[in-house]
Amino acid sequence: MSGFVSIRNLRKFYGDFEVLKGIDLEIEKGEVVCVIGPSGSGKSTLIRCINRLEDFSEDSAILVDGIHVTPGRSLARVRAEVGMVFQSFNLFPHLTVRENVMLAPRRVRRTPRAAARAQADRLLARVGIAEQADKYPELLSGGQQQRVAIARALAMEPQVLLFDEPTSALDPEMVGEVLDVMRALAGTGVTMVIVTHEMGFASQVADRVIFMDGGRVLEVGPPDQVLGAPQEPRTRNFLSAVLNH
Ligand SMILES: Nc1ncnc2c1ncn2[C@@H]1O[C@H](COP(=O)(O)OP(=O)(O)OP(=O)(O)O)[C@@H](O)[C@H]1O
Repeated sequence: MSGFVSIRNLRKFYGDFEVLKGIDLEIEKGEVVCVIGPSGSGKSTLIRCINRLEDFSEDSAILVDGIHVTPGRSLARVRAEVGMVFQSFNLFPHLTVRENVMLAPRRVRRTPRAAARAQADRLLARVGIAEQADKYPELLSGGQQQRVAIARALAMEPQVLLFDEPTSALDPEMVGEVLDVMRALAGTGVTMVIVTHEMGFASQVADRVIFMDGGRVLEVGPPDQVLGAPQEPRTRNFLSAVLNH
């Protein structure tokens, strides 16, 4: 059976270096999947392929909601359904917080200004920063900026949200507030694929955890299986290294 996000024989090269070595993965609608693994294992590259921020081999296929993620017209349809949150927030510095959230609905959807503004304010309230709406991003803390980035992604009402190490650039005291917002999103129907080093979060929130190593998926299953009783020696080594860190 094919999932809402269907990844088939995903291969990618940087020059001669094969960074993804044939990944097969089916992700169900509304599922929360956490991707873990050592640095350089290909986690970010995998999720960046899902909305084709990265090209991949011609013999590979990714489908989102039945739409092939290929260059051309279908890519715009896919990108309208897939939101992304980056490690480094990537907010537009010359726009206020509210304008950041309004931008895509205004430009892509042609949402009338008043409606886009009302939606932005609703989303900013949902991520707990309604009072920051008129500020510019540089005046916000990292945790607040990342919550704006999540609100901005939600403004397009995505079916799928990709998170690329969303808390890795944050000071430790701000990690919790961002994870809380993500925790509240899980189970609301949006499909979430999260590259993370936060094992506690993954074990609480993920429906499935994927362990990647060397461009392959070595282990996949519910958190109590992959994190609690890993089968592969490399998964065990990785977990003991990060948990004893
Ligand atoms: N643009 C690029 N050109 C060449 N090699 C790249 C490029 N981007 C990534 N790589 C290499 O591909 C491999 C996988 O990178 P990727 O960022 O997907 O790993 P990752 O598992 O997300 O690692 P991390 O946890 O450190 O972010 C790494 O060896 C990296 O050096």
